[in-house]
Amino acid sequence: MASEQQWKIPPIVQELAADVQTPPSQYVVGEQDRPDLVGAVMSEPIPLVDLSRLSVASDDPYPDEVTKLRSALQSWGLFLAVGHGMEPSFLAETMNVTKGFFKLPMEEKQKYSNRVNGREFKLEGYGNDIVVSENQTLDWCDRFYIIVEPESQKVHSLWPMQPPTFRYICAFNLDHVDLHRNSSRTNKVSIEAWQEPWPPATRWASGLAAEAGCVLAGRGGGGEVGSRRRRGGGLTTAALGGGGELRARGGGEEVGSRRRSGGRLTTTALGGGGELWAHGGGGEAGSRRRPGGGLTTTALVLSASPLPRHVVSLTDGEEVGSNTLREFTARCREIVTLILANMAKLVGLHERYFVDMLDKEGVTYARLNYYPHCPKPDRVFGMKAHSDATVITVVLVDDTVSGLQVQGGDGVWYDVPIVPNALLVNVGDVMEIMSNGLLKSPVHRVVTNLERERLSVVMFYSMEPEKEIEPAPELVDEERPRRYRKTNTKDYIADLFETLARGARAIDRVKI
Ligand SMILES: O=C(O)CCC(=O)C(=O)O
Ligand SMILES: [Fe+2]
Repeated sequence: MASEQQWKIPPIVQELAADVQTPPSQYVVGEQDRPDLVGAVMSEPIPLVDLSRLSVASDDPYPDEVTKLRSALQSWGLFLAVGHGMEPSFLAETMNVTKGFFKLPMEEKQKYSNRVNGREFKLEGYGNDIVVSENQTLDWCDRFYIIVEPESQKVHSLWPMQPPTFRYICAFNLDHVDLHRNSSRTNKVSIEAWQEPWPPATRWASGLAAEAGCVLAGRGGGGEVGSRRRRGGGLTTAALGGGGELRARGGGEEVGSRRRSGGRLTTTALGGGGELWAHGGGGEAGSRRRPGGGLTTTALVLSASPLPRHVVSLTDGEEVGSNTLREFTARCREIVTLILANMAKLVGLHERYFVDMLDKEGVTYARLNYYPHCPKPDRVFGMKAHSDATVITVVLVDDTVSGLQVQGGDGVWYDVPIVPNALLVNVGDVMEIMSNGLLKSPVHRVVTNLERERLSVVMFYSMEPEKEIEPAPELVDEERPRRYRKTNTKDYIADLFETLARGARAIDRVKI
């Protein structure tokens, strides 16, 4: 009967927090397990690793940085990454969009619910984590979980339409458009666009993925150019693969541009009636809007160099998701590739070992966490102690409220310090297994705050579901025998939530 199963459908914590002075018993942890709200202070703080000083070259120009990385991973299994190339304003925007989502009316958020027919849980979507047993202690946290990579796995209908900067609306995939009639190359072009709520007829073009040689030209249709209705101004950012080129003209005037390694990142402000030209040099391109920025187009003209031109009319398309989260995904992917290469080198593997394990079919999940304020923070957890079932995890943590704690080798819980604009990177269980225990997946947890809410944006990097997980043969020998049994991602995650609910660790099941 429905009432007997009531425990399976806990309330949204945000609503609970607005309502109660005492957390319901399902959230309250046993006395012996209660959190210390203030964790111990690390005697050796977690090193800040400057990613711009890490390289994959065999003779590292900054050996000290590699030493810091090694020391952080050995002591804590995590580190704080700086020099990641993401601007503070972009990180703030990512956080704001996340917050904006959780602040939407419940009715709007429920459109993305992770419940099927209001009852059964699915992994993706908005709500609570799955409740598998009546005795499970629940976390004081709401979350939104979504696949962000690869493109083929994305569930477009789950990508929020609000807040406005959170999504694209239209995607146009023009596979094998014959852009290069005079060349033997086949091109795959995709243009993404989104529609602003204002004015309704305006179409926005945001980016393109083009194989070498494609040219995208977007033209302001004579109307206003610029987002958020700022007159005479717009700003678009497109990241193009190596050799790419973006040119924009605002009412005859080029307003600004800058470059980035591994291609070009050009930022251009357009005035009314502006024109955008982007030339994909072989890589993916993406773009995002900034406050007061945007590029409006009423028509896109695709052309090879020289002609013919193809006019694409942006009148239909499918929802494809978030603008900001998409860019965050792309930027995180860049740093993850660099970090994984360095981790592989640190344990004596070929630099592509872990990168190849993730390969194209690897799935990246974003988990947006919202921890409302809690009337009794000393009795509940925002998130119970766990380690991540990933290869690697990247976290954008709230820089206004602390709460994340990591367990040291001594069993003591330490506060992970807040370092504004740094990203937290931690080893996951799969990496621990593949490295035959040389790299350890840290146990961590989140405590809540009496007065303040807290947010985090977590990127989980996972291997393709069928792929086997086992220690790299190069890291197994007589001195260091195999420490973990073979498993695969699908099986590993299958009963993860049940394991978590029991307060156990999935990795213990495969330890030899
Ligand atoms: O909120 C945080 O800082 C960390 C969250 C976390 O550990 C997770 O989502 O796995
Ligand atoms: Fe975690």
